[in-house]
Amino acid sequence: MTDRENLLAEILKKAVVHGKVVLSSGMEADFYLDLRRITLDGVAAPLVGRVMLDLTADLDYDAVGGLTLGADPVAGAMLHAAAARGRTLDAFVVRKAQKSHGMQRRIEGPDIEGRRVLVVEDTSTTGGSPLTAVAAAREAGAHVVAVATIVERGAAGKMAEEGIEYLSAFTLQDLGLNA
Ligand SMILES: O=P(O)(O)OC[C@H]1O[C@H](OP(=O)(O)OP(=O)(O)O)[C@H](O)[C@@H]1O
Ligand SMILES: O=C(O)c1cc(=O)[nH]c(=O)[nH]1
Repeated sequence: MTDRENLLAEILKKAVVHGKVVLSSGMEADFYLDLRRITLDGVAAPLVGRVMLDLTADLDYDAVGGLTLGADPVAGAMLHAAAARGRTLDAFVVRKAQKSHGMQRRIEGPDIEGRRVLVVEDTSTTGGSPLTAVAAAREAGAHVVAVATIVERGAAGKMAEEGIEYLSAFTLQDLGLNA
């Protein structure tokens, strides 16, 4: 089986939770994708790194990150998968609010000013989270080449509207779930 096939099997086995839930946007849904159970899983996380690198192989970027918390382990997995392939890829974390002490930074990690960066997510419903990260990265002087998410569950239209290239490893159809 390929990494992508193995990752899909892991998501189906470990992350799909049926039942009424309130989402980040306040919308209600009949299922939840708890992708932290994937991105922080010892078997699945290495697959996330490789699958997301493969997904974005045609893009030119040298740093990856997104809005904490969902994006953080995705970026970390990609950094390590890249290192295993002999490629240097930095990661960054966009805070939900600027830190008020210490270095008082909104974006943590190596400086992204003037660099080509990829914004990532674990799953995207409205796209509000990655768009917040895109805005913060641009404000920090980075060039955002695209947004990439593990599972797309509704944000594609918004990304197209914003003129942002948007890639996903899986759609709800791949998971056998209806939108
Ligand atoms: O496309 P959106 O409408 O933005 O929804 C998806 C977001 O929701 C979840 O995070 P959540 O907001 O629950 O925050 P957390 O990462 O801090 O747990 C998920 O990790 C995405 O970041
Ligand atoms: O939209 C969300 O908040 C959301 C949906 C989902 O399936 N998983 C998740 O972590 N967040």
